[in-house]
Amino acid sequence: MSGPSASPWVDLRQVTVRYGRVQALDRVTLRITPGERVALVGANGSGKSTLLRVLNGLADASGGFQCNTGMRQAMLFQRPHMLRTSAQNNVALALWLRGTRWRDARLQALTALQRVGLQGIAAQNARTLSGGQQQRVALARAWALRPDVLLLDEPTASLDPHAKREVEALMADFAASHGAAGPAHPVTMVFSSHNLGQVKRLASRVIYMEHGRLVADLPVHDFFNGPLPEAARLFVKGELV
Ligand SMILES: Nc1ncnc2c1ncn2[C@@H]1O[C@H](COP(=O)(O)OP(=O)(O)OP(=O)(O)O)[C@@H](O)[C@H]1O
Repeated sequence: MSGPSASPWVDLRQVTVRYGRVQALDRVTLRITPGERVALVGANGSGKSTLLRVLNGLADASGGFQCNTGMRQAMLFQRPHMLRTSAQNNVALALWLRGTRWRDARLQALTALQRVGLQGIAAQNARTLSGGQQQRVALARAWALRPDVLLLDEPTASLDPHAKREVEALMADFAASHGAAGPAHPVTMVFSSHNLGQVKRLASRVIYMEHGRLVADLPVHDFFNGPLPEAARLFVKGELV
């Protein structure tokens, strides 16, 4: 794990995002260092997805934004987008788009599918797979790209308990691996979740958001055991019942 002095992957200063009259992010200041596993929690509409989109460069934001552009990123969504072709081709296409020759891309895709335990269904049309399997294909697709940073927006929210556990185990495995930069550079993971058990199991740091603001930002142990701002305390109590 990197110490606090490590140079950040990303450094946001007073970042604001507006959608018309809605202020989805409100002057967010945040620094994430390589190897951190950051969970974003908060009620619906608190700004978690918007923050992930800012981190992934997908949202128009004002304010200061510095990012180590040498670090590769991949993003997963609650419902992965699968093309109407085999699971193997879905993974291979991502590699091909990054410049890998098609033949090599197909081979690397198979290795990535093995990693998520889906080599047996590599030839199956990805759209016919279960939600849990599709999310595993999406993880394989991300894995194949060897990202240094993995961003996940409620990746297990629409899955049954069994599929949830499988995807969560793969997320833990992913977080314990390293990116293209080598073993000294563990993967940085930022994910949003309404599942506080999952947050406890996977995160090293927890950020509680409300109305587009970061209300609490603490190491995971302190978040669940120490005093919290009242809004965050009530949220945790409510989510745990
Ligand atoms: N494309 C958009 N156009 C207009 N408003 C948006 C858009 N995306 C998000 N918002 C608004 O911005 C605010 C933050 O939304 P965001 O999706 O980031 O919250 P969230 O914490 O991820 O919610 P959830 O837990 O429901 O996924 C909400 O008020 C939402 O309605």
